[in-house]
Amino acid sequence: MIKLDHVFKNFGPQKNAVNDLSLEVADGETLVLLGTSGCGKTTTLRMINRLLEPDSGHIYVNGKEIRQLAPETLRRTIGYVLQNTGLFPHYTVSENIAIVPSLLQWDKATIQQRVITLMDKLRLSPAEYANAWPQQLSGGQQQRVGLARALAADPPVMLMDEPFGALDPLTRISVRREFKALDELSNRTIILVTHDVEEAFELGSRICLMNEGTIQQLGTPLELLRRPANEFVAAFLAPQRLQLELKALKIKDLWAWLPHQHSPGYTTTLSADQTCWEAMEAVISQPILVQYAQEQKILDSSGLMQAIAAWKN
Ligand SMILES: Nc1ncnc2c1ncn2[C@@H]1O[C@H](COP(=O)(O)OP(=O)(O)OP(=O)(O)O)[C@@H](O)[C@H]1O
Repeated sequence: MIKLDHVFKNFGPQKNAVNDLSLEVADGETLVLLGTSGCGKTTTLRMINRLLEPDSGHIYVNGKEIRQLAPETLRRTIGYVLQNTGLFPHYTVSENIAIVPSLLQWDKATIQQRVITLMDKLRLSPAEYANAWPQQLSGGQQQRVGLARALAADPPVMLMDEPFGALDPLTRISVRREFKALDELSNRTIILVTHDVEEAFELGSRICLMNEGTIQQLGTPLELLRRPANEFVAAFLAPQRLQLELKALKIKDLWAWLPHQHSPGYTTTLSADQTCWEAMEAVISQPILVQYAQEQKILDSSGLMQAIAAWKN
């Protein structure tokens, strides 16, 4: 779906901002570009949208070399979300969300329906907020409007540059959870930029860890933790290693080590695709039943801890 082939970008005589970058993002995948400030994440994203042109190399979206497409044609297939939302202050919330469908000349009733659907899905009551101005909304709400605007014309590709970066830590966690659960995002191809390691581990199907314009490692969260490609990767993840492991590890990865206990009266509240972190949060209040393949097991905190310890060995 998205492919970068030996891409270089240089802003001056010094080192390259993006230095021989090659990667592929599969349909429906969320790839996170992670790395320290100035490592070339935003430059990479902007080149995919043709806000910047590479010095050399090729970029393909949906099998087409993007230089062969007019920027406007390309951008119709790409939703772009920015840290500071970029909402137009003199447009109401519904007008902001409707911008791209209006440019595409959808009929008015379809646009209105799409705006209402998205506001509902993003927990923004249309009755309360459709005619509000962006500055009357909280940071988290503005971020949701920015997301709704990017999703409005149903683009197959989403580029997201630090989408939660302007939010306070608590709002950030809750908006991130909503983001993860949002069906509107589940089948889209997403490239998300962040410098927040936890965020990368929560949201990425795969993570591309960059430093000084080059890829240090590209792999699943667990691959980066279990088989770091070099010292840089190991050192980058070291401070939060345990927490990251719990966020990368799914209940199904631990299945073989979870004790067999079963008793009637429990209802399934977690899926085996959820993370150990989510399981730990859930079992604090009571044991829970989890189904995986044809089997059911009851998870409690001690069984979970033992399984994690066994997996680590
Ligand atoms: N328009 C520009 N002109 C000159 N240099 C630039 C420009 N844009 C980016 N750079 C430089 O290119 C390098 C990569 O910048 P980029 O914004 O892609 O990094 P980043 O990883 O997104 O960083 P951050 O997380 O701080 O946003 C940096 O050294 C930056 O100073």
